[in-house]
Amino acid sequence: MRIGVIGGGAWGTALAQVAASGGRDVLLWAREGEVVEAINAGHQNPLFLKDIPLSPTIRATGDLDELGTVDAILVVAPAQHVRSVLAAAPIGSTPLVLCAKGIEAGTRMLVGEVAREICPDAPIAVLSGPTFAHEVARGLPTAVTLACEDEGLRAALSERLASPAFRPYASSDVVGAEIGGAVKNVLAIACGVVDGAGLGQNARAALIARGFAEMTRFGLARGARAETLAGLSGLGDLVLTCSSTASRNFSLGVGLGRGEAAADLMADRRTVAEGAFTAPVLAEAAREAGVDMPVSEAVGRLLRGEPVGEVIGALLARPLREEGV
Ligand SMILES: NC(=O)C1=CN([C@@H]2O[C@H](COP(=O)(O)OP(=O)(O)OC[C@H]3O[C@@H](n4cnc5c(N)ncnc54)[C@H](O)[C@@H]3O)[C@@H](O)[C@H]2O)C=CC1
Ligand SMILES: O=C(CO)COP(=O)(O)O
Repeated sequence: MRIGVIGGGAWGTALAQVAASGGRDVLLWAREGEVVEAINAGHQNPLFLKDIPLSPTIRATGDLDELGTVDAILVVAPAQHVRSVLAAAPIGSTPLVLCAKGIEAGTRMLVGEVAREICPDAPIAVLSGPTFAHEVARGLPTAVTLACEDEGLRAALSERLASPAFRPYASSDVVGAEIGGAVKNVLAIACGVVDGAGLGQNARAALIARGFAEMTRFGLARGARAETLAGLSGLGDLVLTCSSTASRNFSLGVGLGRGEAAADLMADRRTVAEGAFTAPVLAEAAREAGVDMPVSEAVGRLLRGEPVGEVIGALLARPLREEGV
């Protein structure tokens, strides 16, 4: 199975490295000419994944049409750009493995729904989990959820991507795998706020637990299975990104918690903090589904520029309630 990758950011590059293990050929499409050149000439991606030597069997291209020859494509563009890159690529019936974590603004569609609309003949899988790109690219042990309704394709993709350091766990719950990854980014911003505002570790643990409850409420309302949300792509990724400044979402939250303006924190960023785009659309989708998501709502208010003290005060002043989902 010859693998193509759409997206030469940190995660696309790390996944190309995974797919190239054992010296297999991989074709990576990158939007930036300098990334294409650096990968082909020097086997590195200094823009998005500095100081990590890449496999020489990864070849980069700036021409999406070249992906017409591969057997499966890992789609690793940011969620808000998946629609435009898929529309421009020769997908046909080539299987797509969706690796972006987010919900499309405007349509409120999960990335899988976008892919089905643009590429109706392409089988869909989702790869998601606790996966800092720089660790994966260095070959450190990592486990992911690989979700696909077609059992045969799921097994073939798992086998193709697996190595002792990269363990896909199979699932048929595509929606569940997507929702975990999209919602955890918003909750990671919230945990960063706790850190930046100096609210302590009890508060962070409380946010992870109550955040997981709201992820579960939303997921169940959208047809996800509870065990998927409690697995690698939900709780696993939530724990990772709510605990480390290596998370771009967590780091954005730290700035917000210190009282810095969202616009300043987002200006001139080359890398993506998906939660900032997901938070407003998640709040809309939750209201539409009749699901209460107070932590995600609070993140949306902070991103709109409301003062951090007021937003935290309002969250803590909510009526007491029963625990549970
Ligand atoms: N970095 C990580 O550790 C992980 C990232 N992800 C997810 O992977 C997805 C991609 O993130 P990264 O690779 O980290 O990106 P990145 O932050 O390293 O780089 C930004 C990416 O956005 C692309 N981009 C910017 N404007 C674009 C446009 N108009 N059209 C198409 N592409 C555009 C750039 O070419 C580049 O590939 C995101 O959904 C992210 O949540 C998932 C797991 C781990
Ligand atoms: O999704 C990720 C790890 O699983 C990366 O997290 P950030 O996008 O917050 O850096």
